[in-house]
Amino acid sequence: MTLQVDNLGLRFGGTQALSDVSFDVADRELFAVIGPNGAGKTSIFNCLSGVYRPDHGSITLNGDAVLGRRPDAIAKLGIARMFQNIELFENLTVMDNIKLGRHIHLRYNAFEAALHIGRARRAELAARRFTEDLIDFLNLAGVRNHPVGMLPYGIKKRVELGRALAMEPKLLLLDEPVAGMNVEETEDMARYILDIRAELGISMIMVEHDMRLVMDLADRIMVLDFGRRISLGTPAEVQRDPAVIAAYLGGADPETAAADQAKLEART
Ligand SMILES: Nc1ncnc2c1ncn2[C@@H]1O[C@H](COP(=O)(O)OP(=O)(O)OP(=O)(O)O)[C@@H](O)[C@H]1O
Repeated sequence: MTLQVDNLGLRFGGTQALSDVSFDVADRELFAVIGPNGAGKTSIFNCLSGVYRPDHGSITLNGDAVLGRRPDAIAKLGIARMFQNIELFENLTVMDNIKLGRHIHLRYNAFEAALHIGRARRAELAARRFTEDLIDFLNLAGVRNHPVGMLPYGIKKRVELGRALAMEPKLLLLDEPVAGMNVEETEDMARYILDIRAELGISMIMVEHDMRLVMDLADRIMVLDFGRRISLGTPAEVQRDPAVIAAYLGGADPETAAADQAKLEART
């Protein structure tokens, strides 16, 4: 899997949400995107998943154009997104919620199902087996038949993760995966993220405000500020980049940030 993003530009009225942002994600890489509020992180995810159409630039997954496709076609191409807010069906069981993510791989419709009962049945059985494997992988066996609405937050997020994985993505987008979680739930989620990479071999892009998690898990980090890429490198490289320090110290005021950056550069 290779994701290549070149010169993305996106404008909303007077706001330049993204200015010529370029980056690539390698096979099995855990790539993080960070930046102050309003930096453009969500806009990147919305461009990758087909929710926003950038004004210019290109996105390719394994050489196939992502831009210009509808969100469902992008999911089929292999990009799945785990949303920040829980978007599960509260009355359905854990199993059924995860199976719903699988539907893009069931290549038959009701008419075909009537004509080719064998094929539809095989697809249904494969989906069930696949879902069972995912349930084991995420340690959800004990609650597989529970309605999702009754489960604690940390487990709901894990079901949400299961639903995204059920799409068998090549690239998984994690939108603030530990937002609102306590320490224990955060550690659990961190372990699953590492297992997804190690055991399933899936590449990931993570947007996250929890800096400790980002620094601990990410292979590389891209830092955005006011829609511009201000840094990209390993956690160690990004942490000591004066432009990053300035962006975080300077808050929302670009002039203060520039002055801070100049001071930091003068010192180093
Ligand atoms: N649909 C929209 N309409 C108008 N402006 C938008 C829209 N989406 C994003 N923006 C603007 O684009 C800029 C980047 O927003 P974005 O949500 O991508 O930032 P972010 O880094 O995800 O922020 P946060 O950390 O607060 O979630 C912001 O100034 C935001 O107000």
